Amino acid sequence: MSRIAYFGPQGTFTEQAARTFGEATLVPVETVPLVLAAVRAGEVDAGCVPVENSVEGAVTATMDSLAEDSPLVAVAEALLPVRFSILVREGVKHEDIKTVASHPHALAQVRDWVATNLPNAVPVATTSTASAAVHVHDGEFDAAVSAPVAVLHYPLVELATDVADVDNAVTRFLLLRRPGKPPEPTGTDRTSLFVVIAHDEPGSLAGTLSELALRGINLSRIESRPMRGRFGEYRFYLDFDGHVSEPRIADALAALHRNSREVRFLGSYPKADRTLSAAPPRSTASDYTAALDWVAKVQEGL
Ligand SMILES: O=C(O)C(=O)C[C@]1(C(=O)O)C=C[C@@H](O)C=C1
Repeated sequence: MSRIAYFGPQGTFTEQAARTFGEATLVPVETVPLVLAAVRAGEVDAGCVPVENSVEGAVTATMDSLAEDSPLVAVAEALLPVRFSILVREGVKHEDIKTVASHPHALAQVRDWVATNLPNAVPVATTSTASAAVHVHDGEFDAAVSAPVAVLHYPLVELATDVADVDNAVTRFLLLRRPGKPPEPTGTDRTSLFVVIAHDEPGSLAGTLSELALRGINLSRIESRPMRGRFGEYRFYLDFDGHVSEPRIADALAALHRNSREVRFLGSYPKADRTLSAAPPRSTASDYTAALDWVAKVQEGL
């Protein structure tokens, strides 16, 4: 059976996401960079990590490891609705709570709830929502902001359930592997990459994005990350509809490669919500093939 490392310990949202990828032996790993290191080292077949949340945005540990360390590619994604349970030791009441622990993304999603309901509590960052539950069980902190399933793994009780400042919050997770042939196209796929623009000059980002627009490719996410060692320089993370096996996507990737300082392909994989953005007229696979056939004939003088 394949082995999937996930951002653990047991009882994280990421574990729930990993379970959606089918039968596998799940291996909890304490941080996102360590999950990805286990995949790179070949200790597991794949790794499941969060990549973005609809309230708090990018999971920067994931983005930066994907950009800077040896390449990995996404082969699947999962979307999970996010609502939290507040877990405490038996007998602990609202007024006893002086510290409330969780992953920074989770704390950010319940900031108003904590201010209203636990006004004397100081937020404390932990590596994950489930590790917060471990620390509460150990007596180190008073309350954990956890995934609802965490109460099944740790001997704690629910002070509150269904907690979220923003309704309909969603986190997106990626299943990452060492580079290999992408999964077969499904018709509703997403392609992800990082691009470093060649020159800092007017219109250079617009020029990069127009390579997608010109080919009728729907951009679904753009995020900039600093280049860390070089102040004022950025790499752009792009998500767009389509699969690298489609001629218009391959054509766009070739154009980006030609025009950019660096492109890192991060995978073509089925979209979790299966939504389809229709290719505009004259940009289907057969339109591209017919056009290339015509050019080949012109080159041959036929
Ligand atoms: O700590 C967890 O349970 C995670 O899976 C991480 C994570 C995240 O990184 O955003 C996942 C979903 C929630 O938005 C809060 C935390």
